[in-house]
Amino acid sequence: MEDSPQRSGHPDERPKGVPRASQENLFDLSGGAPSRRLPEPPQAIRNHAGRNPDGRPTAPLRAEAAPRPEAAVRPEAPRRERSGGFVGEGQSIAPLGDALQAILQTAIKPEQFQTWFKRSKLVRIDDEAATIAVTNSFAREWINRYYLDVLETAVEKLLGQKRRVIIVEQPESLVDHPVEKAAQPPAATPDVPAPPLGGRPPVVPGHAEAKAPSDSAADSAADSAADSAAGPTAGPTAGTAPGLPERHRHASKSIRRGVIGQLESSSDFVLNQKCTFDNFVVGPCNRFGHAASMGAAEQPGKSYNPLFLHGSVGVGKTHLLQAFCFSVLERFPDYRILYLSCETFVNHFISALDAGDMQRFRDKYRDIDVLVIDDIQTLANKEKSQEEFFHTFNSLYNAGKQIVLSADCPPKDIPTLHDRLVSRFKWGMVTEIEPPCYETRMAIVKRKSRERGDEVPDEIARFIAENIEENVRELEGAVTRLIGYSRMTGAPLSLDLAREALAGLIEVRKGAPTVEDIIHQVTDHYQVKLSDLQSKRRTKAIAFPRQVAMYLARKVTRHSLEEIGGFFGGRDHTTVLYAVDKMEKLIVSDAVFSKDIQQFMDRLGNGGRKG
Ligand SMILES: Nc1ncnc2c1ncn2[C@@H]1O[C@H](COP(=O)(O)OP(=O)(O)OP(=O)(O)O)[C@@H](O)[C@H]1O
Repeated sequence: MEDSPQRSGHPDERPKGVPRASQENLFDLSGGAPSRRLPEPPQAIRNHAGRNPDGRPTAPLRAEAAPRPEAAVRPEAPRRERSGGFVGEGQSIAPLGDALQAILQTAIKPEQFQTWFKRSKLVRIDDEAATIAVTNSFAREWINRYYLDVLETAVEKLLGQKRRVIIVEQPESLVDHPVEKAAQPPAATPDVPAPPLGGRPPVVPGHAEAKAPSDSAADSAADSAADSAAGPTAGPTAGTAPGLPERHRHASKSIRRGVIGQLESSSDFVLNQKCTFDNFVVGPCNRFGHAASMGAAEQPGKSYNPLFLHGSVGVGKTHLLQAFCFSVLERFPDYRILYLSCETFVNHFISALDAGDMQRFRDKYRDIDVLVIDDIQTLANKEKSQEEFFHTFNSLYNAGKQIVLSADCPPKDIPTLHDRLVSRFKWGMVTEIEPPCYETRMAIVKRKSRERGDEVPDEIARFIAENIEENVRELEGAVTRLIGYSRMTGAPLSLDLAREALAGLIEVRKGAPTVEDIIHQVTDHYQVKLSDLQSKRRTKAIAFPRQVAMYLARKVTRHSLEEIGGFFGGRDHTTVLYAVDKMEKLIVSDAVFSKDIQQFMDRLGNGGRKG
């Protein structure tokens, strides 16, 4: 059989549903709860998150490795407090976290502490190092660069001995203790760069019980056994509120939002409360996907069934899947939603085959109201899994249950996908989420910066939107980085600051002229203002430079006709086409104009702003 469980390396690269490091190993610097005790991992097993403690990606984990979150600990190490079950029962690292936090507060400015350390956590101390988890890669890089000394000094003060300090990245959801904080309202304005750069929405780390099934077929079998022994309301686990049934622990984020329902406990995602329909910026690129997802949530199993969303990386598919789940749970709190990555489905299937327990597998997948599967293209080349999914699909569909799928391509392009599945996927609604157009990107940048408490001015939004074109995750990352940079340096948000802060991110486009560069050249040459070019005025003195700018934008940037029209007062694509056509004719007939254009091109080719 060619199907095999898949493994991941770097957490940002891992397929959806493959859990990051277990939350149970994280302790709040401000005093989190201790984790439960875990078995000592084998020496060779690396961090569950797919990273070594220094942040380097690990080698892929093997299914039989039964991975546990922490790196190996020397048996002879003294019983100093550590996280992840390496401390004695009942011991907690939290007081050390408190103390370290207090020391740091005296060592740096309050705003620095607020920005970089308030949401970090001391997760481990051993003989060699103190490990601190931060919520995103930018914070990790920044702290490594500028605060390592401060931290080492603080740790030395704390322990009376020197220790190396290791900064690891754990997404915000993992750094939280969701149930402990369930009663707290979400912060109005996140004060730190919030989501991980290039990160995915929080994924449950196997959640309450470190739900390894999503991570490994081997653990899946163990989980199944645990499930059957404990039932759906298994007892509490450390790191979660005592007595809270697993289903509820799993749904803690939903509870926080006041949603009554929850995902099935065997789902491998936690709904990220930021991924709602309200928070989704709608534009021409995603309008259908958004509307269809809302429609499916209003009448599950009726309007758009199955709903198949496809699109490239980071365009918002998962966001819509999660928004769909939220919306269904709000309307139908009793609905049972199973939300998984396709990889988890495959892993569960393999493990059920191994265990000879297909009946249990089928019950699990068919006794639900809604099935949501991310990255269904993972079924490619997996004949047996496809067959099983075909039966699962039929069973749910015939029972009028809603099925929502996402993929990186349309059904017909999924390699080796059986025709019968392709045709079924097309029964309902297949819709593409396209990369965001310029206006949508602008709106996303504005929205994301507002969400982070610092709405960026238009010129910066324009700069970001012009330079990051395909991927909303990268747009988000840019906003996070810029705001973090501005808070850190205390410099106000400006275009120059944006160029500086985002230099690494948009390096590839360095030198490529932007519409901004073109506008600069054209307004300078023809002595007109940007507001003129964007105005409705049609006098020759304004219309001609506008047409030149449109022509240049068409020739030297990758913007679509619609986007170019948008830059110049919201004109439609036919106006741009007309301008391009007219300029091309003029270049042929008018040698002086042709020379002008050549000069523009040269200057733009030299970086646009020069000359
Ligand atoms: N239209 C949008 N409005 C607001 N946020 C968006 C939008 N599209 C995407 N995002 C945000 O961008 C990030 C990436 O989106 P998401 O994870 O949904 O992409 P994806 O298409 O599932 O990507 P991948 O295929 O890599 O998993 C998320 O934080 C999401 O909230």
